[in-house]
Amino acid sequence: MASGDTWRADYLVQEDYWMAMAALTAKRSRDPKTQVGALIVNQKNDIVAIGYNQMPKGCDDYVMPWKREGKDKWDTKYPYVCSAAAAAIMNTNGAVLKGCNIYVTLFPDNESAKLIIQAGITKVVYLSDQYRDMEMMAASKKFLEVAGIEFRQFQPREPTITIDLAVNN
Ligand SMILES: O=c1[nH]c(=O)n([C@H]2C[C@H](O)[C@@H](COP(=O)(O)O)O2)cc1CO
Repeated sequence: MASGDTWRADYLVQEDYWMAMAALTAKRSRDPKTQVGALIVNQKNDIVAIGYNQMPKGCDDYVMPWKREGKDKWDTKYPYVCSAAAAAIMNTNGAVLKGCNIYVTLFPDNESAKLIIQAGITKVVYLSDQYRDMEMMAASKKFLEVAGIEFRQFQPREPTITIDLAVNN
């Protein structure tokens, strides 16, 4: 076979593509510290939802606090921000999430894990686990285990492809 007739080997494999899409989506976030992206695929490998950490729709991001610390917790971003997983789960255009997989650039916290479980998502693939030492992450892992949800850290295909998955964390 002439070399031009064969398919190229260095194409972006499916899982690398999904995580790269999640990482790209993270770049939409206005969070000054940590941008997170999430992408949900169904059992047919169709992308059904994407999301990034953002203030709830219709709330003016510019007037909401994006601070990590303030005079009290209500003066920070934490009570208001929607996690990337939450944004994706609420952004399905009616797709059914039961049996879907979610690709997230940061391991989901306990609040995100609740939604993942309730949505019927069955697998979580995450890129970074940078907050692994926080109690809420232990709670989240426990939750996912009890609910029988598979979770694992993303491994890009080696060695042919390197994708710039750097997120601004
Ligand atoms: O699972 C998550 N998903 C998610 O979208 N986030 C968002 C909420 C905040 O906007 C940001 C975390 O901010 P910080 O790194 O400054 O604590 O990431 C945070 C977590 C916690 O892991």
